[in-house]
Amino acid sequence: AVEYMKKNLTSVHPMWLEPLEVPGGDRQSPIDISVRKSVFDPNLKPLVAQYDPRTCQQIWNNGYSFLVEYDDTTDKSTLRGGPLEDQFRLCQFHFHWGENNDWGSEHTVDRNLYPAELHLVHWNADKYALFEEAVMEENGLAVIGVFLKVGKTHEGLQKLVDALPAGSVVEFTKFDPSCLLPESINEYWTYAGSLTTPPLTEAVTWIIMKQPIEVSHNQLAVFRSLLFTSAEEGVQKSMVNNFRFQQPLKDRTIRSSFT
Ligand SMILES: Cc1cc(C)cc(S(N)(=O)=O)c1
Ligand SMILES: [Zn+2]
Repeated sequence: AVEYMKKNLTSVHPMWLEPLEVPGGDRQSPIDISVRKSVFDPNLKPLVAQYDPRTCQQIWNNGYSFLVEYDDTTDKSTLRGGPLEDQFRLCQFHFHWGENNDWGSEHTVDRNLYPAELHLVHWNADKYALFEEAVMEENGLAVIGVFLKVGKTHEGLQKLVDALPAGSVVEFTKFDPSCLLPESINEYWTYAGSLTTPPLTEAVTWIIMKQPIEVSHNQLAVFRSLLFTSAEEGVQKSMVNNFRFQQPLKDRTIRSSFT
């Protein structure tokens, strides 16, 4: 089946051309997480995510995903612990998905694809004053990746689904993103990587949750009803396959917080 998907995937054109040069190039994301190649690190601490729903501000379509943005001018919604030395502030979350349930995630686990992947983006507020600074620094960002699989309806996600399609900026408040985390947030893989969309800067400590969350087929179908281009710009293309192809691991080690 994977061969079938790979063949099929070659017919899927990424929504932006892979630049010939990427910054650095030896720690690009996403990657395949080979479970047997990952190394258990007993020194990894528990992850502490403390999110205040009052910092949720708006939802909008940035052309290749929809982002839910948070007020990151204070330390109200933070992430620390796990592989992180500093305290990071939540600034936004978004998703990547496919045109069907066979693919859509950016990371894979032993080459297994999920239909979608959530990214919760945080920046290092101990070291930098603004996200825009942190995004250029190698310890600047921490992104939690959560796989989505098709199953029962996700009650928490429904509030977000009902707010779509967010054309331009739509007010969206009091959403607690911890409802999108799996029960066991202390079973994760972590590695040094990059943004998976331009500017592809190698600033990200990735924390990929082992346990996926379940969402319904219909909830994913709403993601696929979104549009890449806003209607007035001519042809309407449905927003699907907004994921980057896997990048070489090079000489990186993937650590796991669990055996
Ligand atoms: C649009 C976007 C912005 C940011 C900061 C990070 C990402 S990703 N996919 O690397 O998590 C995407
Ligand atoms: Zn992303």
